[in-house]
Amino acid sequence: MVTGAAGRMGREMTKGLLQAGDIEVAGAVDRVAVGTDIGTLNGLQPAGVLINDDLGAVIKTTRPQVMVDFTVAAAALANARLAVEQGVCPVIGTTGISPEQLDELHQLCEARQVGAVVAPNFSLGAVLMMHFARQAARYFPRAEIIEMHHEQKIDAPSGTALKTAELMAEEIETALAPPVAEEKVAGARGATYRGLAVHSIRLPGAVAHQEVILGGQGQLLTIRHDTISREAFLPGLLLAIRRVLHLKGVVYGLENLLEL
Ligand SMILES: NC(=O)C1=CN([C@@H]2O[C@H](COP(=O)(O)OP(=O)(O)OC[C@H]3O[C@@H](n4cnc5c(N)ncnc54)[C@H](O)[C@@H]3O)[C@@H](O)[C@H]2O)C=CC1
Ligand SMILES: O=C(O)C1=N[C@H](C(=O)O)C[C@H](O)C1
Repeated sequence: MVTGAAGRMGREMTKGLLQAGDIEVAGAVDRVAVGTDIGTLNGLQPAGVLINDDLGAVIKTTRPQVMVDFTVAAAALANARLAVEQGVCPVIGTTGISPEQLDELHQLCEARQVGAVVAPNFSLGAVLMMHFARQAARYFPRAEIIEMHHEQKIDAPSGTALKTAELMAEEIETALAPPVAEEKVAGARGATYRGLAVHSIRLPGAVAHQEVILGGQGQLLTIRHDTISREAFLPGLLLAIRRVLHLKGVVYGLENLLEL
C-alpha cells in the first residue's frame, strides 16, 4: 500500500507499482483526492483501489505486507507506528525525519521484529553519488554540498544532502572551512551540518540535483547527480520493497541494500 498516494512521488511510484508484475497495490492513502481510483489518477486503467484517508482502516481491511510512505515528516512516523504495530513493513521515502524519530522507529521495529527501510533517496545514481563522495572524503580536507530542488519542496536541506554529510563526516576530518571574518549577508556561507557547509537552491525547472565539491591543494573534485524525472526513484523503491520483507529492524539508506 502507498501513503501520500496523491502526491508527486506517490502518484509516480504508484503508477510504477501498478505496472510491476510481482506487486499488488492493496491500498492507497492520502488526505486529498479521496475516493479517486489510483489507476485513473495515473492515466492507467481503473485499478479498483480508491484513495482513502483512514490509514488504520486500510491496513485492517487490505492486510498489506508493505507500506510505502511519501508524505511529510510529521505524518511519516505516526504512519510507521501504525504499520509496524500491525506487522506491516514500512518503506519510507519521506525526508525530514529526525534522528530521534529514527531511533524510535528502530526500537519499535526491534521490539516487533518487523523490517523497515528509510531511504532519503531511492535513485541508484544518487546513492552512488553519496557513496563516491564518502570515498573521496578520505582524500580531501574540505568539502561543501550544494543541493537544488523544485520550489514546492518543503524541507531544506534535502534528506539526501543530510545523508551525504552524515556519510562524509565519518571519513573527513576538517571539512569545515575556517569562518569568514565577516559574513556580509547572514547565511552567505550556507548551513552547517556534521561539519560540512550545505547550500540549498529552490528553482522552477529543477527536479532534484546535488553536487558535492571537494577541495584540496591545487585541485577541486566535483561529484554531481541530476534527477531528470521521478521515474529515477522506481528501481530503488522496488528493490527496497522486495528486500524489506526479509529484514528485522530498520535499514537507514539504500546503500545498505546494495553491494557497494
Ligand atoms: N526518498 C526518495 O527517493 C524521495 C523522497 N522524497 C520525499 O517524499 C516526500 C513527498 O514528496 P512529494 O511527493 O514531492 O510531496 P507532495 O506534497 O507532492 O506529496 C505529499 C502527499 O502526502 C499527502 N499527505 C500529507 N500528510 C498526509 C497524511 N497525514 N496522511 C496521508 N497523506 C498525507 C499530501 O496530501 C500529498 O498528496 C518528501 O518528504 C520528499 O522529500 C521525494 C522524492 C524522492
Ligand atoms: O522532495 C524531493 O523532490 C526530493 N526529496 C528527497 C530529498 O530530500 O533528498 C530526494 C530527492 O532529492 C527528491
